[in-house]
Amino acid sequence: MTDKTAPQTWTVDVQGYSLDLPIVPINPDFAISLMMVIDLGVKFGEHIGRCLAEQIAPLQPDIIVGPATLGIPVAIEVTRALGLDKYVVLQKSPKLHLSDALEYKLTSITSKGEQRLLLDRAAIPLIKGKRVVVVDDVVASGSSLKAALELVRQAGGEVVGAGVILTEAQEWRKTLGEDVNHLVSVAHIPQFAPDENGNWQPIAGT
Ligand SMILES: O=P(O)(O)OC[C@H]1O[C@H](OP(=O)(O)OP(=O)(O)O)[C@H](O)[C@@H]1O
Repeated sequence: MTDKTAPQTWTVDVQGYSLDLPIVPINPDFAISLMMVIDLGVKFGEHIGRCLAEQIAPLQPDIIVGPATLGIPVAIEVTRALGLDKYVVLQKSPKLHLSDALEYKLTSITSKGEQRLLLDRAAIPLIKGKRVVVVDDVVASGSSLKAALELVRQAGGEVVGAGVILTEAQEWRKTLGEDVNHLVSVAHIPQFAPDENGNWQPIAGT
């Protein structure tokens, strides 16, 4: 049995950047490894921006869209690496100016309860009729990315791609359906179940 005071970690190679991610239980039989992109520094941000931009540039996007919260730094860094300027954030907090926003409901793997993704109507001109790539930090169940893609389409955008730093397990394939073909990523992480000693082990096939 490992020391329960020290969290187990999972090491992932993000195209040359090795990260030791803490393994965090969701319940006694299931755990995920957690990447907090906002805690990894500006060099990592620049790195993943470049990695994703290399794959996204051939799609010739006009605009990058990222869902709050952890999709925001990804959207900024990919936008910067592509040499674009504007980007669009899909918000989760219903701020005053968002009372009339386009809306899509979702639940993600890491956040409890139902959330809403909101698209400020003032941002519609940046999306309508434009080639759009949606980015996020991680795709797991796929519901956050699906919500973002649906909102972009509601706003009249043409989704030409989607990009994440990490794909997690496989459930997102079912959720995203044909949009799986649009997805690029930098690295993959599995999900975890306890072995007979109570140590987290990757679940086969995830
Ligand atoms: O594929 P999914 O199951 O939807 O999981 C992935 C999403 O979960 C996390 O966001 P979270 O909902 O925790 O919100 P946050 O970015 O505001 O922390 C992450 O940033 C992705 O957006």
